[in-house]
Amino acid sequence: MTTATATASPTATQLPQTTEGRNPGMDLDMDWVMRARANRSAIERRATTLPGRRSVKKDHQAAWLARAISCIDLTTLSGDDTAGRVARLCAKARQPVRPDLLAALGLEGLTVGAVCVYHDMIEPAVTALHGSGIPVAAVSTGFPAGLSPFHLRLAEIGESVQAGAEEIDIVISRRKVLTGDWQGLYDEMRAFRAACGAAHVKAILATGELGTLQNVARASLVCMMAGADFIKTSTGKESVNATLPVSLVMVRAIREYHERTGYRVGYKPAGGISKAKDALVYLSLIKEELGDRWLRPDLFRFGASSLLGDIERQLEHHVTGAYSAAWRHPMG
Ligand SMILES: O=C[C@H](O)COP(=O)(O)O
Repeated sequence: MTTATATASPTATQLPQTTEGRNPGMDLDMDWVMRARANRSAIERRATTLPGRRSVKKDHQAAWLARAISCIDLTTLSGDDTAGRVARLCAKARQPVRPDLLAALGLEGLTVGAVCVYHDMIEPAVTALHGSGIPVAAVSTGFPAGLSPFHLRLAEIGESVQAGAEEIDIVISRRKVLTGDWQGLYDEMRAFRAACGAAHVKAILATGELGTLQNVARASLVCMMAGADFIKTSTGKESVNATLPVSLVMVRAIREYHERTGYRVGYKPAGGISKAKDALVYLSLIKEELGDRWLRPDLFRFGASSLLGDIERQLEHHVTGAYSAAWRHPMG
C-alpha cells in the first residue's frame, strides 16, 4: 500500500467484521489523517500497469460492459438543460441499450445506476423515472466551485432532498484542503451529511484542484470520517478530472477505512470517462484493489455524460460479430 496509513492498518486478527449499512462516520482522527501519504512515482507505475493487459472472451466482455452500465450515474449538468432534455436522458436511463441488443445478450431489465442533474432538473427527472427504481442524484452545495455562503449550501441540500433527490453530490471547500484545515473540512462534511438525512451523500473532492496526491488521500479520509457514503473524484468541470493515479489513492483510502471501521464507502470516478475501454479499466482497478463486493451500483458509480453511447456501440459489435480481437481489457 502506498499511503502511510498502511503501516498503521490493523493486522488480520484485529480487523473488524464488515458492518452492513451506511457509513455513520467517526470522530476526526487527526493522527491518521496526518500519517496519510501518497508515493506519486509508485502510484503512477501501478496506474500504468492497469490498462490493456490481457484479452477476455467475448461473452465475458459483454457482461462487464453491462456491469459498467448498471454503475453509471447518467449525467447532464449543462446551463442549457431543459425538462425535455432531462426526460430524454431518463428514457435512456430506463432503456440504456436498444431492446434487440439487450434481448440478444440476455440483459433485459438492465438500467443505469442513477440520473444526475442540477437541482432545477430534479422534478422532471423524478417524474420521468417514476416507477423505475432509478434514483435521482442532485449536485449541490454551490456546485461546481462550492463557494456560496455556507447556510445557502445547507439549504440547497434540504431543498433537493425535498424535491425528491435520493442522492446528493456535494462539493467540498477546496481551500480547506489547500490550507490544511482538516477540522474545518470535517465539520463542513458532517453538516452536509446531516442535512442530507436519509439521502445518500457523495463527497466530490475536485481532485484536480487539490494540488497533491497526499491532499487527495487526506481529504478522502476526512470525508469518510465525517460520514460520506461515497467519495467522488471530480465535478467534470475542473481542468483535470478522474485519473487512474487519483483513483488508486482514493480506493486505497476506502480500503483502509473499511479495515479500520468495517464500513464500506463507495467510489465514483467522474469527468472525462467516455470510452468503454476506459470504463473496464476502472472496473479492473476496483476488482483488484477492493474486491468484487465493490463492483455493484451501491458501492461504485461512473459519473459520465457520454460513456453510455460508446458502451452501446461496443455491445452492438458483440451482437453483430464485429467484435475485434484487438479490443482488449484487463479482466478475466
Ligand atoms: O459527475 C459527472 C460529470 O460531470 C460528467 O462528466 P463528463 O461530462 O465528462 O462525462
